[in-house]
Amino acid sequence: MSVAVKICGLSEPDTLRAAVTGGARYVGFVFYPPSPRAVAPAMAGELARLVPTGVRSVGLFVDPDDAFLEHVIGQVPLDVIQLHGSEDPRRIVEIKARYRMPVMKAVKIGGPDDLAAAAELAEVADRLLFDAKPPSKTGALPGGNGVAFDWTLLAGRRWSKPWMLSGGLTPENVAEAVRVTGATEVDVSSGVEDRPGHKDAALIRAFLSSLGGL
Ligand SMILES: O=C(O)c1ccccc1NCC(=O)[C@H](O)[C@H](O)COP(=O)(O)O
Repeated sequence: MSVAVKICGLSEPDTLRAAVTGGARYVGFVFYPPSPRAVAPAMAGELARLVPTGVRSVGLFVDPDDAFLEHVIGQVPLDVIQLHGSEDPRRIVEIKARYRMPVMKAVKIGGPDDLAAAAELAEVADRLLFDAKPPSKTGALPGGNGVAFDWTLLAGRRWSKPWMLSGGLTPENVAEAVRVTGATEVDVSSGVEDRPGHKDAALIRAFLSSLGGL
């Protein structure tokens, strides 16, 4: 079973190239200004045009309004819209209908009770991304916090849509995370950075090669 990898929060050509040449199947661009990984749409458009066929460009949004979605999608050739805010099923359906693009909805897991929402979201979203619930400390982002959740919560579970494991993954722990959860797709941001918002090509390569044997 090969595990597909999404490297999220890319903002520079050299680390984008490291992700793509290392075998990443998805590259993520963050369109959430408070994030240290936020990239301007014009820059993201240039980066997305470097992405080869077969690798999907994911645009990451947090409770975006239509004007912002139009602003970004008009400049960036995206394959997937990732919604990482409090978007409800109605808003997901609306965005899917308006932009005719697959939607991946983040489900934030703090405990077993949070899984119930996943089943409902899976009815309307095209894919799910399971991430850790943000820490309660002030200034925590909606995602990209480098925090893992209890992977055993996903062990043995089946979902009606494709899903991705995320949250606190690193080159050192990702193989174990895949073993415990059975994930066939994983996503990482902090774990391949040498400082917040700064991707490290060597860490990207290490993360990708740590899954090489799976
Ligand atoms: O990455 C961000 O800065 C970010 C900001 C706001 C909302 C979502 C964000 N990232 C979403 C992702 O898909 C991250 O890759 C995911 O949360 C995992 O992040 P990490 O735990 O740092 O690997």
